[in-house]
Amino acid sequence: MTALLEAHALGMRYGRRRALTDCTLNIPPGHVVGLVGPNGAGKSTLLKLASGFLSPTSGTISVLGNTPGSGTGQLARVGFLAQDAPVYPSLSIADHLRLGARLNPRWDQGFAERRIAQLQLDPTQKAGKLSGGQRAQLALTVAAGKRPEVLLLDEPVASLDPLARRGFLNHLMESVVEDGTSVVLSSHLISDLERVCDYLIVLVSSRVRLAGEVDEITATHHRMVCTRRDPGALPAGLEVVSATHTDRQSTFVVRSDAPLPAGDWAAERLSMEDLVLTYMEAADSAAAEPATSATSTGSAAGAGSTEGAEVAR
Ligand SMILES: Nc1ncnc2c1ncn2[C@@H]1O[C@H](COP(=O)(O)OP(=O)(O)OP(=O)(O)O)[C@@H](O)[C@H]1O
Repeated sequence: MTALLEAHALGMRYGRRRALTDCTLNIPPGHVVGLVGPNGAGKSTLLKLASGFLSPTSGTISVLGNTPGSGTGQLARVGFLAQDAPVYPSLSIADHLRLGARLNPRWDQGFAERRIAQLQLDPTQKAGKLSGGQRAQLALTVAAGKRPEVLLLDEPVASLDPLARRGFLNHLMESVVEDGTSVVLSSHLISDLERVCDYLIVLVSSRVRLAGEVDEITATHHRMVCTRRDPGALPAGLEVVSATHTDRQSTFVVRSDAPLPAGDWAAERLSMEDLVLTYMEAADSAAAEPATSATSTGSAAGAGSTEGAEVAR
């Protein structure tokens, strides 16, 4: 089965600045992939590499088995919506749809017109006179009207009001179900991603910290609360992602492929938001104090420790 997106040791530098480092991914097709991470983590860079807007400075990337941007066939299969929702200010909405029809072999004019009508936008209005959210809706309509096999969306809902956001995500899910479209979307709104994504990538400081199917990720991560102890005192086979301590109590987020063994701790699953924040904080602490000694079995997040909070390698 051809992967939706495959990357091997993918790297991207802008001059001396690293935007992506040693990124290896293999995402099966048919997924809705949530791409999360703090500002500057490398999310837009990954999406631009996947769409062919940028070429990597090291490593390889393929989308649906082909090099991104390699020929008109590949361009037609991949729809990309950049973060700033680019539109042509002097062209009308109808002009944008005409342009979409000219440039895209699988263009769906009926879909695009219906969507513009649903949004109650006037087709004769110039794009430069639209609000930020309306511009984003127009850019989304053009990207989706291509009827691509993969939609790459860089923070598509950031400028939409809550109702429009819900409408957009519902529409996205419909095209996933009806047309089998795969989607990769970046967002800082984890609750939105939680509703629609079945695959998650957490990027922090240019590196992939966590990637996998949401069901598998949520089944294998646990928060354990117990009397104060070192991570090294936990059962073997648990990968400690983060550890925080009070005088009497320790709280660990651990990853374990096997069911958690019974013991003198309380354990619970984490929400997607808790998981993402744990990996982001862990990577942050590791970056802040890279030289401190590691304390336990392993972590995708790196090594380091802060007072009251540790991250294990
Ligand atoms: N054109 C560019 N020239 C130089 N550096 C760049 C350029 N584009 C991005 N960067 C740098 O690359 C890194 C990754 O940026 P990127 O835009 O991919 O992050 P992001 O995760 O999408 O951030 P945000 O959530 O703020 O949109 C950042 O350090 C950024 O400053």
